[in-house]
Amino acid sequence: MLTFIDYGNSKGGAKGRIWAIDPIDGTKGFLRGGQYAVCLALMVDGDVKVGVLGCPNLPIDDAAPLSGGMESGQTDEGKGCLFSGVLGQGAVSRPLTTGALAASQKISMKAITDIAAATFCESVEAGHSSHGDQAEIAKKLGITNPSVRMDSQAKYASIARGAGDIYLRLPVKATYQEKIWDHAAGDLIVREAGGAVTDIHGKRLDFSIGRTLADNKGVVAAPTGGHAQVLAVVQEVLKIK
Ligand SMILES: Nc1ncnc2c1ncn2[C@@H]1O[C@H](COP(=O)(O)O)[C@@H](O)[C@H]1OP(=O)(O)O
Ligand SMILES: [Mg+2]
Repeated sequence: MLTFIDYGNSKGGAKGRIWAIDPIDGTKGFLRGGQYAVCLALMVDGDVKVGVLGCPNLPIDDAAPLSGGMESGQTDEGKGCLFSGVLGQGAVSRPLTTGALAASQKISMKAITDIAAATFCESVEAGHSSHGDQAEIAKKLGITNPSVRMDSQAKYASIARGAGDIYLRLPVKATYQEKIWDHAAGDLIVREAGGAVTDIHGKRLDFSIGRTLADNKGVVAAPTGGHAQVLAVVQEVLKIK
């Protein structure tokens, strides 16, 4: 398996079929027994067509509320969920049950009726996403729910199934370029579940450039109806407009 992974030396780009894989996204979450994800995406000519996220420590139940300690939620049925999205065909979740593979069910983001009632997901690591900016954005939007911190693309999966509402990744270092394997599957699954995903400048994530999202900074993922409002406050707080 490790040898096979080492064959992964594609430079990415805008031509051909490219598989982006992150065998363990959220290594720190994996080590602390928290959230992590096994991520796979198929890109064709720079566009993500299929995305899969295996999240072994998320609750089986799509309706389970986001909370700290979710990872210890072993039930008789099992624990964890497999998420997938196919471009133009929607997104589904499939419980990782202890028995036979369960059927998949369609997932969708919660429509935002009152942004003040929304819940943010953010990184555990302050070095990956600015907690201070995030708190200021929440305040300006009137959000009082504490943000839920978790590692990995489990954040994309959680908002896609309506367990949380908004995922912000706010740049800490000006020089850091996000990696395609850290976002390709989550970006597609959220969009197929009724969300909008852009960077902090309002640009769609561009997976066609190479191994990194060299033309993007940060991530703003929210239900389509609330994205513009969230983005406006992100830009106000980050002073980029
Ligand atoms: N400075 C940084 N800003 C944003 N993301 C980062 C930074 N350094 C590492 N990462 C990546 O963040 C991802 C995990 O993010 P999260 O906080 O959402 O769990 C990892 O894939 C990690 O990449 P790497 O594995 O190469 O260190
Ligand atoms: Mg990763």
